Amino acid sequence: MENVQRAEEARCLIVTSVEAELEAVKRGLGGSERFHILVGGVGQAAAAASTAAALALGRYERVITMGIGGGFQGAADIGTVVVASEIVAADLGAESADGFMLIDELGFGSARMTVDESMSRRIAAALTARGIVAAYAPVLTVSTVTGTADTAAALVARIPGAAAEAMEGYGVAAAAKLMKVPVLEIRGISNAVGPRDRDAWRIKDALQALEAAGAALTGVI
Ligand SMILES: O=C(O)c1cccc(C(=O)CC[C@H]2O[C@@H](n3cnc4c(=O)[nH]cnc43)[C@H](O)[C@@H]2O)c1
Repeated sequence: MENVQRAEEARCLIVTSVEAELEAVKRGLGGSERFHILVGGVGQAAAAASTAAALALGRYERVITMGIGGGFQGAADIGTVVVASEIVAADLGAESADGFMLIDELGFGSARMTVDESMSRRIAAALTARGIVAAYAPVLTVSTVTGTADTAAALVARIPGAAAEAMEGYGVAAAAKLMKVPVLEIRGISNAVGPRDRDAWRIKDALQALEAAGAALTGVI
């Protein structure tokens, strides 16, 4: 009952994939009741289902998918933040002898989801004002964590300007679109996108960046 009341009062729904991300964002929000945070699970399907259920049960002005993510070389370093300028389902499509085709080319809708641009820009600016390096650039949604330099290069060639990849954004955005609620995506960077090296992931740094993003949100939402 307490949770339902809080959801009704909150203006903004935040969806993370795991508990550690939720805790980091919560620390940053500092107890603000304008936000309702839930753990939606890893991957697009879990994130979409959780988001759709929450949006069906409560009234929200916007939804933000937040968590750690991989940063593309030269675009987003570990410990920095990427605020999505668009959310792109980068591996949703078909392979062909001539290369990869996004679903746009297949005629099944679009792999690109529009974000709440003015709010996203304001959040990136608020982070910069707090001394946090924050890029405003496309964030890719993938079903498989990139593990080779070749795949990283292919993704950047497919979506020029991409700064980060993660696994939930497009799912959350699909649910938000269905419910006609604006969406945003914010990622604290934990690792470089490229050859798999799990020992090199700096989750603590990424969670700190996420906490800073949570704090920045309270100033603009
Ligand atoms: O082990 C931990 O302590 C821990 C704490 C927080 C989060 C995690 C996760 O593994 C979260 C999984 C989540 O991470 C996103 N992610 C991070 N890096 C990448 C990447 O390079 N490519 C794709 N996804 C990435 C993703 O959204 C997962 O849901 C562990």
